[in-house]
Amino acid sequence: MSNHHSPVDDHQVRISDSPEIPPAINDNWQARRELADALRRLNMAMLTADAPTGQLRAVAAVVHTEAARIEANERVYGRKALSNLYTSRQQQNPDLLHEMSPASGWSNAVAPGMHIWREGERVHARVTPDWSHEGPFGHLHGGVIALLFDHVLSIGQRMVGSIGHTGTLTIRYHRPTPINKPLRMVADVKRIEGRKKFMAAELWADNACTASCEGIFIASRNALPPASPEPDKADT
Ligand SMILES: CCCCCCCCCC(=O)SCCNC(=O)CCNC(=O)[C@H](O)C(C)(C)COP(=O)(O)OP(=O)(O)OC[C@H]1O[C@@H](n2cnc3c(N)ncnc32)[C@H](O)[C@@H]1OP(=O)(O)O
Repeated sequence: MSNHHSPVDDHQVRISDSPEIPPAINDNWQARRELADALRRLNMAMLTADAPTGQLRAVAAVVHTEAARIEANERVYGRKALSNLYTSRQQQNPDLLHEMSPASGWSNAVAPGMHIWREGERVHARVTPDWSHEGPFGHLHGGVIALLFDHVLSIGQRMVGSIGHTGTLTIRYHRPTPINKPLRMVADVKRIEGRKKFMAAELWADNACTASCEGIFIASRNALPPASPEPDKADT
């Protein structure tokens, strides 16, 4: 699997085998997770507090000042460049997708912070969207649901090889999905035809399936066929 070079083919992506979020790879990434948590808190406070205008402007000024401090460091844009930087420094590479993804990244403040893990032939996910993800009053935005499905299915592909591009997602929204409570997802591979993986997933709140999804993912022409039933262990 080491000679995969397609744009979305990343042999470093692993599927956790634990429902618990793994610790950050080092203290620097732990600090990024802490900053992402602080930013999520700030966003939630801003969206939900009946705050005076002057207070909001004062906080904005402070945040801009603090952002400038971090911006003054060397900038590295994107997972690929960051991965190359770690390699050039001979440092251990964190599982960057799980830190930086807009769906699951624990170090990405815009991500709802989903955790995905494998049990047998299925992947499971846990996520608690909040008021910042509201679509219909008090419920989850359908586009965020599509994001969650796309991501859990994308990662689920690693059970049977490499990650291909999303070709088609078909989502059925059965009922409104609540926010501010833990949601569960489950996904599996239905069949593989050539470069196409046919996947399916469900989103659950309490005991109700609120949405289900079918996805077709297209492997790169250069991708090797699955080398092992457990590629996440075989090539990392
Ligand atoms: C490092 C990993 C990190 C991953 C992070 C998470 C990623 C999350 C997933 C994504 O968000 S990916 C981004 C969203 N998707 C895209 O931007 C894909 C844009 N579309 C494309 O790049 C191409 O259209 C695509 C790669 C999907 C297909 O192009 P190809 O030139 O490889 O396909 P080709 O035309 O050779 O068709 C191959 C087969 O797939 C079928 N096919 C092609 N496009 C399809 C499509 N869109 N949906 C369903 N089937 C499709 C096509 O009919 C054919 O079937 P048959 O083999 O049976 O003839």
